[in-house]
Amino acid sequence: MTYSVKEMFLTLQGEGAQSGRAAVFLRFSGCNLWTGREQDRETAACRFCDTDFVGTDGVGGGKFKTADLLADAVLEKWPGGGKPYVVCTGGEPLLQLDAPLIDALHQRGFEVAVETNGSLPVPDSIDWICVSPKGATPLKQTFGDELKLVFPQAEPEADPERFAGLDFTHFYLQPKDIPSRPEQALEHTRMTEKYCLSHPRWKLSVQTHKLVGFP
Ligand SMILES: C[S@@+](CC[C@H](N)C(=O)[O-])C[C@H]1O[C@@H](n2cnc3c(N)ncnc32)[C@H](O)[C@@H]1O
Ligand SMILES: Nc1nc2[nH]cc(C(=O)O)c2c(=O)[nH]1
Ligand code: SF4
Ligand SMILES: [Mg+2]
Repeated sequence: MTYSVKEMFLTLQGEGAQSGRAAVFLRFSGCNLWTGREQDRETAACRFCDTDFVGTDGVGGGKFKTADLLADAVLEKWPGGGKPYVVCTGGEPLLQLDAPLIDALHQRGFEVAVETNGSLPVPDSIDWICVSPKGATPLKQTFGDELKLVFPQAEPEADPERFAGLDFTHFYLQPKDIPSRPEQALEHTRMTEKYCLSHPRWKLSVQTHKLVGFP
């Protein structure tokens, strides 16, 4: 199958339990909860996305005809040493990330992580599962390593307590960023702090890459 990749770059994981770890970010094009076009945002199932995942025109982006070709391109971004780590994101990576690509990344020594909205099941061979449920969208992936909920969300279905009993190792709340409204984003961080203080199962996930200015 041909994989459509928006961009690919080496950076530090900025969010959640693996925060601070060097990783190749493999950002797939396209999402099942938003077209990525601003004119569709208000009617989308997911309306607060902070990411451009449209097309294949980013740094390291393009169309890759086979799993081996894409895995070779990911390996080229790894500096050498340590345990090679790739974070598959998007867009919604599970529209494209399949067992042959995971196998090809494993063959090159990678530990493979996914950032998913949880609306599609994760292939068994993935090493690290981060699920970030969205509004009223039904959750198909109910176990994993971390559940990282953007907070607050408008829909009652996205109340943190609806997820607190699921089979995850870590439970994070990540303040909803609104790049055009920094004072509102700060208010979301305050609300998240307050929620974590009164519901200690939940930990705060700060998007550290945005603070420090790396991709
Ligand atoms: C851009 S998404 C791509 C992966 C997948 N589609 C998902 O939603 O999990 C990567 C992460 O960024 C989070 N995210 C997206 N927009 C955000 C925002 N405005 N503020 C905070 N986190 C956000 C998502 O919830 C997810 O955990
Ligand atoms: N540094 C960094 N960490 C991240 N963690 C999740 C990201 C994403 O967009 O999926 C992301 C990202 O875009 N950059
Ligand atoms: S599901 Fe993920 S990629 Fe899709 S619009 Fe929402 S945050 Fe963005
Ligand atoms: Mg991001």
